[in-house]
Amino acid sequence: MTPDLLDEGAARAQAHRSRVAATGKTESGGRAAGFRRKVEPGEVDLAHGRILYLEEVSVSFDGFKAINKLSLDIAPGELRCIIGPNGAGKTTMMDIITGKTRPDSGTVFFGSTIDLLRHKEAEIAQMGIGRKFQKPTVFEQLTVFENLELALKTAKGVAASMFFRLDSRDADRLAEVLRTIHLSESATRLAGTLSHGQKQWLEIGMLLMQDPKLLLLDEPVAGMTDEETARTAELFLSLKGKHSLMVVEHDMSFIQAISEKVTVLHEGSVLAEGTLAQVQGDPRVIEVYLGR
Ligand SMILES: Nc1ncnc2c1ncn2[C@@H]1O[C@H](COP(=O)(O)OP(=O)(O)OP(=O)(O)O)[C@@H](O)[C@H]1O
Repeated sequence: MTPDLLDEGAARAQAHRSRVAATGKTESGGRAAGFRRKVEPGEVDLAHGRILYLEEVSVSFDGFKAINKLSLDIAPGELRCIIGPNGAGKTTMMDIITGKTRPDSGTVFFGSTIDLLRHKEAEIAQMGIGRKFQKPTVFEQLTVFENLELALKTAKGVAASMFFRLDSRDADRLAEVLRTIHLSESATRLAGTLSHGQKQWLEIGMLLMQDPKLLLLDEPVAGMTDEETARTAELFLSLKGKHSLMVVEHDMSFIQAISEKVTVLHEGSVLAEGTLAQVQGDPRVIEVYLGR
């Protein structure tokens, strides 16, 4: 881990907090990012300023509506936090985006042109939607470096991975990801010997090796120490802009550190949206969290 990188992340976190405190406003990750740019085949079309778009999505399990006419969109480069009480539908929403669960009705688009409901889970991952589950699933018997190398091979597909040799571009990328996840000095350590927080960062690094456009992260700081949580906040702020992130978390201090726009889910729909302060002051949100 390099001190300058930590300083840079800490400075960015501080600047972000001051900006939100001063203006009380959220900011998108740059809605103009893809405007009027020619879209290459396989590229996500960001012309409408949205990387992810859900409209009126519903799914029932045995007659119970886990997701109920859910509509929301994420801008390119945005870091969106999703909160909501247990059973609000957060995991089910991620399952729908990643193709694990098919909704009964509604629309789910990646960019303006890719209808995710027409694609299988593996295809969606290949398109650039990476998902991190709550529990880290790194290969404990491999080193940190080997875990990242394996993720790169996987990203290149089965055929290419059979003849895979790390070229200088790949090596540069791997070194950059190691720096980003604060594990440069632990590259030769077995992943099994890392702390819980470091394993979480390594898994995020493995996703980054696949260069995802959108990252879905489920309770990334659960079980982390305060210091690890603070570093994870810096990490996420450094990823914002280059990637779009959707973060489901219950830890409000972590959300406070990273969030601009927060979406509150309740009974499968959006209950409120805004800055953390705005949604925390919303009587409907207070009722849902405290009123029962
Ligand atoms: N496969 C399933 N079969 C039946 N019910 C399900 C299924 N998946 C989810 N549910 C139900 O749908 C509702 C939403 O669950 P979900 O896990 O999406 O909520 P959540 O917001 O992620 O909750 P938590 O914060 O506890 O993780 C819950 O009532 C859950 O029991």
